[in-house]
Amino acid sequence: MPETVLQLKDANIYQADNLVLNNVNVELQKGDFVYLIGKTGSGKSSFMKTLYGDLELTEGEGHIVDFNLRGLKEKDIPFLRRKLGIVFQDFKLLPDRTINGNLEFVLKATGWKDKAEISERIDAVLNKVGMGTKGFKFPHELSGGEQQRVAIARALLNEPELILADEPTGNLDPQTSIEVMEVLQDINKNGNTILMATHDYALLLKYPSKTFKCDENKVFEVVQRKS
Ligand SMILES: Nc1ncnc2c1ncn2[C@@H]1O[C@H](COP(=O)(O)OP(=O)(O)OP(=O)(O)O)[C@@H](O)[C@H]1O
Repeated sequence: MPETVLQLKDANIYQADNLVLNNVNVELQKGDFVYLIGKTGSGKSSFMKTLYGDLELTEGEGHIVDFNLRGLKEKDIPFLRRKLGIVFQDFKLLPDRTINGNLEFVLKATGWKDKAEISERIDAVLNKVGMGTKGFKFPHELSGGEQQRVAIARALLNEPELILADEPTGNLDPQTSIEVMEVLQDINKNGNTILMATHDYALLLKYPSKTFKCDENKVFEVVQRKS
């Protein structure tokens, strides 16, 4: 039976007093790979921020994993984020520690204590993104594509029910974007659910999947024509 991991119903998304997206109806099922596209300023980031509790949902309904976005309390946000894996355009790795150190930091912050289990989990996620031999490096010693793979590994640490990727290839050249996209496709094939905001239409053509578009304050599904 399909399992709903995200459902927005008649949701209105605001930035300050500005209505950015009006009457949003979107649903994602476990195992989906869904794109969110739209021009700069069309509201993709606002949409994503609402999903991880950075923007409050004040109108309409919103359920993500097993959290109700309406009335989400400040104290619930860390628990929501533990069920999500979030990947940003600018990687957001801590510059002062190695890749292993970055991943260990997240695990310890989310309650992991056993050294052997921590080390095993770090190896497992780095291997999933093809970075198994790079754990001793510092972020600045890696290319942009490698840093983004590490960021994806970090998102996988706590076996998230949904991965939110906001322009994950936005800082990468076309070839590296494809390499990172291959990693996202692989982890989706292994059962991870992914929502990816992007304005890279070349990726959509190469890896077609269900697509929602933000335009003129609306979000609607677009159907790609087969050429
Ligand atoms: N903190 C803020 N306060 C007020 N308005 C904001 C804020 N952040 C974004 N906006 C406005 O909300 C609208 C949507 O912005 P948003 O960042 O969601 O778009 P986007 O589609 O993600 O664009 P980009 O691709 O450039 O990141 C824009 O008009 C933007 O100016």
